[in-house]
Amino acid sequence: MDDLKTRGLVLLGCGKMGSAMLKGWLDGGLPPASVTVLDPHPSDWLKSTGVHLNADLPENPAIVLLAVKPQMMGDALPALQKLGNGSTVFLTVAAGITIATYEEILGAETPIVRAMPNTPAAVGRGITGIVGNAKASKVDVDLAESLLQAVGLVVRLETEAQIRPLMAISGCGPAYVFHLIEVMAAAGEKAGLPADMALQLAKATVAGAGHLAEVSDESPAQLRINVTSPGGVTAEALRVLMDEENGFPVLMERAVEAAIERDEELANG
Ligand SMILES: NC(=O)C1=CN([C@@H]2O[C@H](COP(=O)(O)OP(=O)(O)OC[C@H]3O[C@@H](n4cnc5c(N)ncnc54)[C@H](OP(=O)(O)O)[C@@H]3O)[C@@H](O)[C@H]2O)C=CC1
Ligand SMILES: O=C(O)[C@@H]1CCC=N1
Repeated sequence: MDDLKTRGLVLLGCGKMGSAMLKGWLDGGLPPASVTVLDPHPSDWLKSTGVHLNADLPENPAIVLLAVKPQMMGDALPALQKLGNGSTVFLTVAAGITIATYEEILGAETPIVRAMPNTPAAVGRGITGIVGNAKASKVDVDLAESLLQAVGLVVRLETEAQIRPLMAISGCGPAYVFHLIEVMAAAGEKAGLPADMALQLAKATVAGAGHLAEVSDESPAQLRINVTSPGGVTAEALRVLMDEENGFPVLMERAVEAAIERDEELANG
């Protein structure tokens, strides 16, 4: 991390994901003076951080983090080509774009780490999958890992192909959970609760159940059974949600398949 402070970090694209991670690192003590951000429309928050904004690039940054949309990568990357084939590690969080594509643009000698984080990184509770290319040394991948560990957990993938299903679960997953909160609150309101109370109940229930699932020795299946009193009310709700034709399992499988299909499209340009 000292190397990072001295040589600097360049962040290309500071939208939802880039700012979630940057916030975690600045909160964790990374000096703003070590960070250069390139983004055409910097937010007020970004302007307030004290990082170098749309300034000249450092000579030999330790890390360049690529956090623009996959569709923008072709336009954005050439500005960084001069840092390719050197000791700068390119860490990318973009969905779809393969390591081979980065190697084509930046040079085959460029150390590249492909990562798939998620937005709970903004509160230090993210989870990120990472995989390096042949040029990424153990030190390079360790550096990327320690940077990402500052905003949550990190899992190392065995193959690049694993990043696609990981993306569809943990990368997109926060959106599935936020939607669950939305629909639980809406159903509570429809059933007679005031809207703000229904939302409070839904948020606290998802957060509490998530925490319990994480810290408990019991499996999620057992924790579900613990709620389901025989002949009680949860059993009736679960009969609907666990329906083999229309319930959560089928819906989740279809949602994950749809995310994977879109990732394939993005990969093929
Ligand atoms: N959001 C998420 O939960 C996750 C996102 N990702 C990945 O993170 C990446 C960013 O996604 P997300 O943060 O949601 O998208 P956003 O659109 O919020 O962020 C992208 C940022 O890049 C800026 N930008 C556009 N063109 C350039 C350029 N040429 N140079 C520098 N910056 C530019 C955009 O500015 P402007 O808006 O003004 O165009 C915007 O601020 C994507 O590749 C996505 O696949 C990965 C995991 C999770
Ligand atoms: O929706 C997207 O494309 C990005 C990648 C994973 C989560 N958000």
